[in-house]
Amino acid sequence: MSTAQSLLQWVGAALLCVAVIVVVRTATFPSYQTRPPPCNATDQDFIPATRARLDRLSQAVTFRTVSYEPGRGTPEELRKFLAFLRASFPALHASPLVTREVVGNFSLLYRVQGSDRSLKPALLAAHLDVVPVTEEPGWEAEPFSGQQKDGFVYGRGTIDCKHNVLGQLEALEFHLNRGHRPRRALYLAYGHDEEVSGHYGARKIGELLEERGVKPEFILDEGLTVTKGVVPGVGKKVAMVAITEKGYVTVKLSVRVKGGHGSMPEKESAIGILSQAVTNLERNLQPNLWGSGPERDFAEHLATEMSLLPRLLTANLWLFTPVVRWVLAQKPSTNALCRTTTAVTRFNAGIKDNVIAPEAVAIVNHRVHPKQTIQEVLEHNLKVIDDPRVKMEVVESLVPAPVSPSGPESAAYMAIQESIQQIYPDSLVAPSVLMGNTDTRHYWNLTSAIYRFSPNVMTPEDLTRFHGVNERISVQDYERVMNFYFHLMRNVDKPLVVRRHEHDGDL
Ligand SMILES: CCCCCCCC/C=C\CCCCCCCC(=O)N[C@@H](CC(N)=O)C(=O)O
Ligand SMILES: [Zn+2]
Ligand SMILES: [Zn+2]
Repeated sequence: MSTAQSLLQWVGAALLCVAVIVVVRTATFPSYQTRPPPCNATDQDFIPATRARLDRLSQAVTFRTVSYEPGRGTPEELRKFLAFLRASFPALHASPLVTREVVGNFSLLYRVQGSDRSLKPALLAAHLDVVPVTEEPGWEAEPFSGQQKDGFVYGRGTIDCKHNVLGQLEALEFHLNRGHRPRRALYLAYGHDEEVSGHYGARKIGELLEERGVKPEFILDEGLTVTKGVVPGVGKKVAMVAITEKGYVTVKLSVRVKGGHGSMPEKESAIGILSQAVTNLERNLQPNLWGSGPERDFAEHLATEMSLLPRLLTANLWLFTPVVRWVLAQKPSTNALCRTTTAVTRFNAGIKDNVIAPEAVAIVNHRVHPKQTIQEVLEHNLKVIDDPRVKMEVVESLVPAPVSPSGPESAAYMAIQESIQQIYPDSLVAPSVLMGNTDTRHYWNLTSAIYRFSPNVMTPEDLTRFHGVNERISVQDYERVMNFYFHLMRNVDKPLVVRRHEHDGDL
């Protein structure tokens, strides 16, 4: 036998081995999906989306509680919104069990007293402010009308996240009206400037709770949602519970040149030099790190539920990680899980048509992958810009959030998962990474169990409604939101026990 023939035989044998491993792993990959526990709720335990409840959500949208910049919001609208909330939930506000505090002038902190002091409190969070409405045309209803149309409530805040504020308050009001006396204390924390980083709202709430020595069992804030048709290869609904958040670093790039008369330009302008730098950043993205951080768990939790090809890839990440990386990088929503993203959000230069701009400035907003450091992000930028005329300064930064426990070893995570499955019995639940930030950044010192999840459904078509045009929620979803919080309040109103992994007892 020639050397070439024997080499060929070896290669063939190796390929066969790999194929066998791939097939065996695909067939035997463990399922992480648990069946929803039976829900003992009766008809009387259901909060229907009545006209009054829908109207309250609609009215909430009419308050233009817009945050523009840190410290620059809409105080009068916030004041009116706070008064509206107080008037809309009379049982809760009159209850001797509930205390209400206004923190940082406009943020709200409610505490519902629990009868069992041995139980650590739960904390549900959301925010009162919204992002501005851009000039973009295409709204099918006026953005601050709260108009109800074709089974939807339209307007800013309907999915980010007045639905969570109102949904939580409706659930608590319903609970108290039925004479419920909670065992576990419950906090509701509503910041008023989350959309601009929560420096005057959630930060103050976090400091206050820390001062008071409050150590919640868990915190649940807005976050990822139930998705339909968003996760590649999975047909069922997927509820994505974020167990961490990407970090961020915002950098300012600037170029200074000599100004002068537009009729006698130098070879290169500040605008041209900066444009090149920005183009270099967009053409040479930060490295694709998919699979090296907590986003890998997300895929592995869903592997057994995927159609054949994605299942085969996900069950064999030891071999196919590069393929999965390439596939996920193709769409903005999945690319966000792959890497530190690079968004050029501002570009300013020039003052007059015939004056050479002496300075050009760009702002670049990076969302940092959990496995990358801010230093590494900056080094990458400097390397690809490769031009000493471009000055780079860090405007603001935040490291990726600590990763909260998930799975059967975390009782709080399981209580959230069970509540999701009671409302969405046909859904899969998986831990994930939030690509944006929430007010929980100010709560890191309070507990290590921080989750981010909003209980409404998003389809691929809905993704651009978030901070975009035609933000809306369906009546059915809003009903699910209220009932999710109601179920969660019931499910956590007892000692939470860690369930040992099923196989542990086999030993
Ligand atoms: C495998 C597919 C993954 C795609 C999942 C898409 C699911 C979409 C669901 C919700 C979108 C969530 C977007 C995150 C927003 C976080 C909140 C936010 O906007 N925060 C601001 C302000 C701040 N606090 O810093 C932000 O700029 O991050
Ligand atoms: Zn939000
Ligand atoms: Zn937002």
